[in-house]
Amino acid sequence: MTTSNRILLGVNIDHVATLRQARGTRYPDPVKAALDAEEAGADGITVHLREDRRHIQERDVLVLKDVLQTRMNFEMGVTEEMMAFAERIRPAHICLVPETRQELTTEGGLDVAGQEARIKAAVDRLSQIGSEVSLFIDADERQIEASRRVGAPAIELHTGRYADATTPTEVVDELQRIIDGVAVGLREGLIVNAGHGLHYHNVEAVAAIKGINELNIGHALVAHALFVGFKGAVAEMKALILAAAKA
Ligand SMILES: CC(=O)[C@@H](O)[C@H](O)COP(=O)(O)O
Ligand SMILES: NCC(=O)COP(=O)(O)O
Repeated sequence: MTTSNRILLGVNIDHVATLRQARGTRYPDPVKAALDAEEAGADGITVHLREDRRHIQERDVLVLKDVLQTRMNFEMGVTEEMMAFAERIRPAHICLVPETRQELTTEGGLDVAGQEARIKAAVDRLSQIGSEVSLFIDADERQIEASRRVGAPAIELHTGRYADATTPTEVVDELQRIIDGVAVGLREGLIVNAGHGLHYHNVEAVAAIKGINELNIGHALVAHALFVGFKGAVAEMKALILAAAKA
């Protein structure tokens, strides 16, 4: 079981691309954001190539693959199109996520328990290209145990419900759900990451959970970068999570 207080920051640059796609321009370039994030202390860069291409494009992933100094965490839906693309680019990390076209953002985690054979086939296939596969799931014991059974070495616990909690009781309950999920993940021998909706005002309690390997954060960083610049936004977040993890 890992209980070290070392914690990594994966910077998700999807929403730099959202701004670009809003006008169909060449700017702002998520590749530039990724390089700035690395200079500011990001331990990895996360991109989600959605089926509807609402933000990140194939071009972004291909360029990033060549220029990143750290490592890419490639988020993808479990579709044949994405499987083939992942086999082409062979990212260091792949995170399988649920995806629907109508959603505003990723709602809930992947139902691994409900489709073990399908997810196992995807994990097996992507492991063969040398990628470390993680599954983006709710902090639910049933889903975590299923993730171990399908052979994924890692999970990413969806922190959206915690981030969206509005009452103090709800915040405490959702945080406890994540704490319990981390414990179950470690018990099952998995690498445990977390992310979605994390922000400067809510990240410390999650970063303080012993045993979390990495936090993936995007939307809040891009929003804050408008006012302090991308490097500043990443550096501020990195300092917050390192301090919380050490406390
Ligand atoms: C899987 C996940 O939590 C992130 O990739 C998130 O999906 C960011 O992108 P969207 O806002 O498009 O959902
Ligand atoms: N997997 C979560 C992620 O990459 C970032 O999500 P968000 O911070 O943009 O909500």
